[in-house]
Order: sequence, then C-alpha cells, then structure tokens
Amino acid sequence: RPTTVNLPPGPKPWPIIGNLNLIGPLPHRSIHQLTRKHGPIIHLKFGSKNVVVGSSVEIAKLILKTMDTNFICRPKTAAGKHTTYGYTDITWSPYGPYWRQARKLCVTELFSAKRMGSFEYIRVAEMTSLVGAVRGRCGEAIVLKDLLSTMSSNVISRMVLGRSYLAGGECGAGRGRGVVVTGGEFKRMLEELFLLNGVFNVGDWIPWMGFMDLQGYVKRMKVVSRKFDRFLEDVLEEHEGRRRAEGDGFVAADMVDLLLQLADDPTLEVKLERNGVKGFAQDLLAGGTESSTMTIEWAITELLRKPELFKKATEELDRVIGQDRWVKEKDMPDLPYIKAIAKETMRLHPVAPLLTPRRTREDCKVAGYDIPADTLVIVSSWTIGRDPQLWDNPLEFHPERFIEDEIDVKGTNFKFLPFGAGRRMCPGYSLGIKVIESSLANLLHGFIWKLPGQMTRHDIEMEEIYGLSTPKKNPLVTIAHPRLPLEMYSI
Ligand code: HEM
Repeated sequence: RPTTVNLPPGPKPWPIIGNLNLIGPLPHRSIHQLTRKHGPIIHLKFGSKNVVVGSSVEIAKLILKTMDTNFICRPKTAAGKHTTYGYTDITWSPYGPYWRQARKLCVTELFSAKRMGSFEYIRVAEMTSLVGAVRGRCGEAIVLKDLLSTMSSNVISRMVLGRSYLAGGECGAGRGRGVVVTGGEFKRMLEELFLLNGVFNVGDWIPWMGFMDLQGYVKRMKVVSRKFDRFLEDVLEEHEGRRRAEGDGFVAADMVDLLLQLADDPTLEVKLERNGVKGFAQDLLAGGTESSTMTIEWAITELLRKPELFKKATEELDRVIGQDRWVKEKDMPDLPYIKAIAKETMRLHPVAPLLTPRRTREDCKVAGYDIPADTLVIVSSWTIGRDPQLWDNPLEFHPERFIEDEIDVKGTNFKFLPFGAGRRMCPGYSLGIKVIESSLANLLHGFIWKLPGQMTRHDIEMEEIYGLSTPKKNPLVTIAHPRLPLEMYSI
C-alpha cells in the first residue's frame, strides 16, 4: 500500500462516530447536501467504516460498469445477516458463483420473456380487480396506496407463490398450521422488511456497539424474519405436497415450484439449499410489491399538483385506446406520454435513491483517488436525477423531457438509474415497469382524480420516508370519478 492515501474529499470525521452526525433521518437528502458541497465523489466515515459516494454520470459509470468487478459485492450488514437467511438471497449475496448462478436463474427461468408472457393473465386479472375496487369507491376519499398494494401484492404472490395468499384479508387459512398471517399483516411485514434493509444501523458502522442494538433495529429484524420464515415454510410445505401428489405429471406452475425443482437439480453449479429457496422467494415478494406501489402513488400525487398534465395524458389515451376498452400491456409502445410520466416519477422519486450499497473487493483508484478495499460504495441516483447540468429545471415535474430525449430505464447512459445499472441492476425491472405503466395507464384512462374537500394542489405534502424504498410519508388521499361510459366498468 502507498504510505499516503489520497482519499476523495469530504467532511472531517469525528472520533468513533465518523460523519454519522451529518446523516439525518432522510440519508439521501443528507448525502445530497454533502455531495453538493464536496463534489461528485466524496469520502465519508460511518463509524470506523470508509464510505465513498459517487454522484455524477462519470463516477456512476465507473462504479456500475467500467470497474464493476471491484464494486459488485454487497456490504455485510445486520439486515443481510438477520433478514435474508445469512446472505443467501439474491440482493445481499456476495459476488461469487452463488450470486452469478442466482442471476442466471433470473434471466433464464424467473424473468424470461416467455415466463413474463405466461403470467400476463395474472396481471390482467389483478388490474381488473384494481379498477373494480376504485370504481366501487368512486366519490369517496380513498387511500390509493392501500388499493395499489393489494394489486401489486396479489400480482407478485400469484406469480411467485401460485396464489394470492392475501385474498379476503387472510392467508394460509384452513391448512395444517391454520392462519399464518393476515393480508394486512403481510403488507406490514413487507414494509418493515424494506425499512430495516435500508436503515442506518449503528452496529454496522461501529461494530463494538453492535451488541447493544441501541436503535432496536436488530431486534426488529429478528422478529420480522421469524414471521417471514413461518410464512415461507408453510408455502414450501404446500408446494412440496402438491409435487408429491402429482408425481411424474407435476408441472411447475409458479416461481416457488421452479425454485424447489432447481434445489433438487444435481447439475447446478452451486447447490440451492432450502434457506436459499426461501431467501429468493422473499426477495421476489419484497422487490415486486412496495416498489411499484410507491411509484404509482407518487405519479398520481405529482399529477394532482399539475392538473394540466391529466389533460395531456387522457388526450393520448382517448386517441390511441378510445373510450370503449381498457389499456393492455401491448398498447404501451403507443402511449409515449404515459411512459414519460412513469419515467419522470422515477427520476424525482426513485425507489432506491442511493441504489443498493456496494462494497469494494480490493484497493483501487477512481478519478485519481484511492478507494481502499472493503469500502462501502453508494451511488446517489437522487443527486444525479436532480443535477441541473443534466436536467433543465430539475425540480420540476415535466414528463415532456422524456419525450424529447428517449432515455431508457436500463441505466445505459447513467443519467437515469431507476433500476440501477450493470450486472447488479434490478433483475425484476421488466415486471416492475409493466406493472407501473399499465396500472398508471388504466387509472388515468378510467378515472378523473380529485383532491378531497377544500384541499388544493398547494396543500399536497411531498415528504418521503427512507428505507430500501422511499414512499410518501403520509399516504395520498384522493377521490376518483368514472371517466369512461358506465358500461365499461361492468367487467
Ligand atoms: C418499480 C419497480 C422496481 C424498481 C424501481 C427496482 C429498483 C431496484 C434497484 C435500484 C436495485 C439495486 C440495483 C443496484 O444495486 O445497482 C434493485 C435490485 C433488485 N431488485 Fe428491483 N426494483 C423494482 C422491481 C423489482 C421486482 C418486480 C423484483 C422481483 C420480483 C425485484 C427484485 C430485485 C432484486 C432481487 C434485486 C437485487 C439484485 C442483485 O443484487 O443482484 N425488483 N431493484
């Protein structure tokens, strides 16, 4: 090692806590302020841990693509240890043959175009239920998020687990172990899992304080992971029962069936153990629910603040779809304005404003600075998405910018990173974008959206909470009115 290490610029750390005093309850906003002061690559100390934040297109490209072999690992955190079966899921598993195999399974089995196509009927059915639920409450003030999360949980549950375990508010009813968890409880479990996977847990950064669990996060991680384990064990037993009963005629009907088959496959490079099956299933359930719900809620919120945009969206829908049918997934390429609203929402309200953290495997140099091995590496897509050098009037919600400049969602130009980029980018992006775009299109096609009572667009609050995702702090309350001929709702 060189004797003098040329670390990126950053604030002076305090003994023991480092710069943790500068990180508030919304870490992406704290980090945004720091990057504005110190530049596109900064060095911080979280306790004794080195942290590097990249917040420009150039640095993001180096981290996520050009030098990705050194940045492809995830840090070892209490959340990874306690909530993902000791890092045997996809998100927190370290770089190596196990993770590479997991990603291969995502591409070839779980999210292949064929598999996504074969599950389209589920997305259509749940979309129809969502439209029916909104229609049933037209004229009332509704918490939109509740209806959206039922839709997205049902889509993902049916694809991953084979059926909606949330139907009727109960789950697992009538089987060996009786009711395991209610629908409402399941949603709370997912929210808790997301929150705990994104929190700044002091024990991760000041290891000798870890045993005290001063914030109580580790205790909560253990509680939520026990709840998930009970639920997933039940699901696995049910699937194994069907497999035994059907013998040679068994055909995999959902992602858990596939994972259990793979766990028995002697040709797999690395054995997929039972905990791995549960960890993968949990990742798919968690990844597929909260992220699309929060994005659609933010989109309707932004539109309520700029009602003139509803007109543009519905003009496009009336022209392309007409008033006598609902929007199908295959219509989306013909609805560029709706797609632009979805992208603009993800620019201003990214699900993961700091992406998911990485860890350096070896000492390296980035932009002339030394980055030591085992540094926590963060890419601030929040800052990149608000950079005035990249976006005109960056704080304004202006979907047209994505029509003028057709940037894709796959992070190929590193200016727009809703799903990350490179080899560790979100494997579920095609499902996520399908659910977001077609739900948004149908909610705008089928309904006129208003604010309740005397509330005006200036009263809408825009605060978020931070975890592995960043949903609205206070859920949006809104009123829907039918927009299409009434017979269209008898579906
Ligand atoms: C709105 C929808 C979604 C958004 C915005 C989103 C965003 C992200 C982001 C930003 C990452 C981190 C990428 C990085 O480290 O560079 C990620 C990773 C991941 N996402 Fe998603 N996601 C979405 C939907 C989904 C869905 C539907 C699934 C699965 C059903 C999923 C499963 C995962 C998994 C397993 C990872 C970890 C990948 C790895 O570490 O190798 N996501 N996602």
